Amino acid sequence: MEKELLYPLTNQCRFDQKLDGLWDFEFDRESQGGAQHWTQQLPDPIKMPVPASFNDFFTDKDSREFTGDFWYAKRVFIPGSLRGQLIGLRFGAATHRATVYVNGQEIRSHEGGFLPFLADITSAVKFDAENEIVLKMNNELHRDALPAGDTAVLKNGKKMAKPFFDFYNYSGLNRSVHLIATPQNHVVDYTAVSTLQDDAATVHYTVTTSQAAASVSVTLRDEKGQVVATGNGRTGDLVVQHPLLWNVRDAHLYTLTIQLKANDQLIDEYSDEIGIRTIAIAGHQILVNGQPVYLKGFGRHEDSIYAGRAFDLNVEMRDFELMKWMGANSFRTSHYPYDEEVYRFADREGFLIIDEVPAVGFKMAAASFLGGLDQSFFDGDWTEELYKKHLDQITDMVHRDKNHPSVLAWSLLNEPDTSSESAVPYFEKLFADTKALDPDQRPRTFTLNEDDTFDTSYCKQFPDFYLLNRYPGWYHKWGYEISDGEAGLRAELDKWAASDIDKPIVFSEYGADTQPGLHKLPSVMWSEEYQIELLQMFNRVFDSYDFIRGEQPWNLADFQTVEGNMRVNGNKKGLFTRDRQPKAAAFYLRKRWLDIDPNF
Ligand SMILES: CCCN1C[C@@H](O)[C@H](O)[C@@H](C(=O)O)C1
Repeated sequence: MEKELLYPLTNQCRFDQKLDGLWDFEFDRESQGGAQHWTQQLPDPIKMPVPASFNDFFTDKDSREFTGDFWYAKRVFIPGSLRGQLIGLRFGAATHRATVYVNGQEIRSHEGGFLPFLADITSAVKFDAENEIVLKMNNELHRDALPAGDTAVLKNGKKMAKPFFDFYNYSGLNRSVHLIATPQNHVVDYTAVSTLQDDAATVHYTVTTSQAAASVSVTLRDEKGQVVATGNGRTGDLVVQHPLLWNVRDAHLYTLTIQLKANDQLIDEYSDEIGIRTIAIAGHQILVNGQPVYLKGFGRHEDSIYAGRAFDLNVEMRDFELMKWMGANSFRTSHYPYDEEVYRFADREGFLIIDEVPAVGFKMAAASFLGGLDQSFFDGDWTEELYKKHLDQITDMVHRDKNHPSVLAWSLLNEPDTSSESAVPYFEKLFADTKALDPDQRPRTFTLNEDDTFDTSYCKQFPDFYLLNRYPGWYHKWGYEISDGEAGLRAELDKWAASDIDKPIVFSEYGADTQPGLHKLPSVMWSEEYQIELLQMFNRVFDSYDFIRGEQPWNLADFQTVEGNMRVNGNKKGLFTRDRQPKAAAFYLRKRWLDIDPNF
């Protein structure tokens, strides 16, 4: 059960109850919780909302910045009607690591704060009674973990997060917790991969069940509930005549229903929405259903006022409204996999997602930007342990998200240091070990940072298409010097153009910090006018090279970062403010995007 990541649902065979709301919460400032048996009950808890990051609720800095162990607890009644089923607790995200206890019994631990995990609690449950659910969590950053960073110990003995990345180390139960129950013999996983024929489509499916017994049948229904194909067996092909394809910003979904039966008795049933579409890279084109697509969208963050990194349906609703208003058709889940609801939004709205693991900060320059070492990250003695966690989180990301039609590609790293040959063995193994994970064989990529150019990167051979993060006009050649920034950018792209590389390039980051309401004529940096000028410069460049097949400025909205002399209460490169109101650049870019044919 513990490697199962299917989206929870309730039906005649399955049970799902969200455990969101107020939990007991307590910092373990002396790391004594284990010795003092907090696993049974927290000594002096406060109430803490779930899902939420704990940080921004507090009014004292020691609590907001707390780094170390902290505990959650909740008493949950489990009805006797579930007796005989497998009982699980599914945590959408526990950032960054957690150990789960039920009625004082240790169940399991999990490392990785941006993907779900399931704890099989069947053996510890008391039915028709209250059960004590306790989590011991920790939010420290380490170089051999994702996202990468350090944990400093100040002279006063307090720990402090030192991220090698530019987003705040929001921590806690950031996504929903579910109490679930499934039959002993149940659907563990499924895959659905489409191919297209003239006026038909074939959905090749596989079904994995927890036990070999029982027969499997599969039914595919269209949006009107009409059965369009059926199949029998744990694998097979569903042929759909005149399919309504899933297209960018013109999404059509089908409902796949899997039934498990023994002696004609229904044992388990699982349903999910799938889209019939194909993804391919052909030369410098990104193809969806064989048609070229130009990506217009954003780098984003799961970030909002009050709840920090927690998934908030209200914020997500507003973000999709803003992206549709802008004429966008895509986004990258920078710099970590987002809540499953986000992918379901994108499936319904026809948005393409570049799905990214939190392999961010694999670059000592980023650390030195924040006070680290000056060496190649991949020369570090931490890379062996790091690799295990890295591959584990890519595996879970693909396992969780593989059936979403919206997922276009997998971004395996954000801005790793590839300007040293020592990166090559790590990349060779990573791209080889991840090749077979996705039954749909989507493209794999990573973002190339300013220091990893056409001339300097040792790892250009690995990605199926390129994501470039480039900041002329902001981190260098800024202000009145931006013309030199444009010249430098064009010089690099001329090298890509003159090379024998024929793969798409998507600009996955570019932008300027902008203080909303700051106006200056002529412009200065931080003014709304300058943000537009910078975007105009990049757009002139994008329109000069036909192998540039996407533009995703940084960022959709302002977001929280660590304190620093380059951050004004967070990162201000948003086209929208943190409370999701437009800066002038949003109106400029909206006009550009609404005038562009999305298939040009
Ligand atoms: C040059 C570093 C790339 N990029 C990473 C992203 O996480 C940061 O927020 C962004 C920035 O500094 O605005 C830069």
